[in-house]
Amino acid sequence: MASVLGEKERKKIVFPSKNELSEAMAKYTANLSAKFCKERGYFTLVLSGGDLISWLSELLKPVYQESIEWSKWHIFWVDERVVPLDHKDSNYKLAFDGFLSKVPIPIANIYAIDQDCAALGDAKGAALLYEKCIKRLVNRNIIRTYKSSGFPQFDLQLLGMGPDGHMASLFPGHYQIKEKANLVTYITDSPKPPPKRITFTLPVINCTSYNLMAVCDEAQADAVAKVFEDNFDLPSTWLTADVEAIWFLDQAAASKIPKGH
Ligand SMILES: O=C(O)C(O)[C@@H](O)[C@H](O)[C@H](O)COP(=O)(O)O
Repeated sequence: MASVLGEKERKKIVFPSKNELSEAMAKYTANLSAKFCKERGYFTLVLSGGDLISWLSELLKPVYQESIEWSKWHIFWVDERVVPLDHKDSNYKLAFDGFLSKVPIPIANIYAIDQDCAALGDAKGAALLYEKCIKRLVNRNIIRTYKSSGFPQFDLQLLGMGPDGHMASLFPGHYQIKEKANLVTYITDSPKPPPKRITFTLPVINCTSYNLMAVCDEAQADAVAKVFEDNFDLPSTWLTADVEAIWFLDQAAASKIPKGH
């Protein structure tokens, strides 16, 4: 695929089913955890909401439970819905109930959005405080910085895409995709409910060392095809990474990618 992404070409692997995809996602995550824990004593992992949290349950298998250095993991969210943390729409709750509560990651290493802003539905305040939290962890060298830019650089980010091509809470036709100065921004009229959300900005998303976009099902097939045709109207088309941006697709999601892409 020759594209304007140049060297930062997107890669893809198509799996026969969700099962194979989640097994591969677990392996990919465990390998990077081993690499970064060895190199720097920390593994910074960024989660999104949606289906991928259920695919992460593969990591609950004994082989990973026993080998992963969970105490070195630090967990962040690429986007979060601004609802109380115990609300059914909370990405924190989704990940905590389905995955985080079942592995020995220290609770202090799990960085949810500010509880008070979440309870009050204060999206602007939540974005400001999440940005402060990220900067604090950069100062403590838990999060690395990207080359000379000073932008935070996470080790691995796990993303999903909606049928409209959104990633994180960067939606087509909304200005947040163009934000370059802030690390974290907010939206109060998200087309996908709930309306109030915070999200990392594109520069932060793309500074990540490894970005894994996991997409399953036919509902996303048109959007996946547009991404691989380099249609930059879709926020997900902009996804790159410092080292590797890789798309994990099941056959249904990949079914409309034109031949040769
Ligand atoms: O909180 C959210 O809504 C998201 O983080 C969002 O960007 C999600 O990852 C995609 O919409 C894919 O969601 P599904 O996996 O449920 O299709």
